[in-house]
Amino acid sequence: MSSETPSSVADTSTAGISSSSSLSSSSSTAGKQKEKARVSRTSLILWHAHQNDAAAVRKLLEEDPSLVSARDYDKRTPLHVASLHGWIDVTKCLIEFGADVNAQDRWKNTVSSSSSSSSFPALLDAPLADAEGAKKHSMIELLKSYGGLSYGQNGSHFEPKPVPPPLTNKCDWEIEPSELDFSNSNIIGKGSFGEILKASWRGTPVAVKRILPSLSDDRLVIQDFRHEVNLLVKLRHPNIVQFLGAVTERKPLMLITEYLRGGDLHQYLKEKGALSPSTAINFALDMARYIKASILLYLLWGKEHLSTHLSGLL
Ligand SMILES: Nc1ncnc2c1ncn2[C@@H]1O[C@H](COP(=O)(O)OP(=O)(O)OP(=O)(O)O)[C@@H](O)[C@H]1O
Repeated sequence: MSSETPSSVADTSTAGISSSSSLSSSSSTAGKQKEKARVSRTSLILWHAHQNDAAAVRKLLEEDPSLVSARDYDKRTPLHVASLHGWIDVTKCLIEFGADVNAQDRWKNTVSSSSSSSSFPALLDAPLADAEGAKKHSMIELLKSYGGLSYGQNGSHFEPKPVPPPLTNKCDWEIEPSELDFSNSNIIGKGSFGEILKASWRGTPVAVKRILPSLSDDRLVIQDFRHEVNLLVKLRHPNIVQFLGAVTERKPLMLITEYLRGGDLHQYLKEKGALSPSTAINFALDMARYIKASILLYLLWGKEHLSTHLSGLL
């Protein structure tokens, strides 16, 4: 999540006011406004949880206790967010309001396993876990004291334990095209077979790689697209752009990932010029972690994953 206020949060006050005052609106308009307000409040509590703002989280929960079970597009709850960062006060507040310490996100991570910030908690040395080692440990203890289950129920956060790839069922990641909102979209990049657009999915900004209609029937393009989806569906790592889903059953074919506000490294270098040594080292470390993840993928799932995966970087 970025350190900027999410765009949907900026809508909150407007959505809140209009949904309560527009008595004369048609029921469908009122329904849409209600839905918008709900999405905004979900964003807001996730945002405050991310920002370690326990007071703001408490205020929201006092107004609407059901927000304790709010979910983002990855079905992550405020408690997932708070525990990932090690925010003890926010976590205690959420638990006080009845948060489920064993809630599973879309990737089947419980709150306690996500404290390790990866679905390969013990195999990958997650950067966040590195940076927040002490805090993570306190968080795990806290969640365990409230009945939080360790990864895989019988494993530990610290024991190497291979896990199967997440989201192997197509129904978990096939996206219904009508859920994608292109009303305020803009083109943010171009690839060999399509364009990349910023759009919105379930109230959140996403990047959509859309295969050009002229290439939609090209057998090799389709094969390449499916190959990319099959690979991305198996990846989850803090240093890899997060795959969210794909449209593979209708045309245009689309691949949806999290939207990166900072763009790619090439764009960054073009805008900012030479990097300071410390920034360069941090970027290099992130890439090294990504390569380490790739090697582990190779050990887990075979050669073709390593070659395709690394080709994106080299
Ligand atoms: N998730 C994202 N968030 C923000 N910008 C993105 C994202 N994905 C891609 N872009 C933008 O779109 C540009 C092209 O993206 P990318 O290189 O991934 O396309 P591609 O289709 O994979 O290209 P190719 O198939 O030719 O390798 C990037 O340089 C970046 O500026």
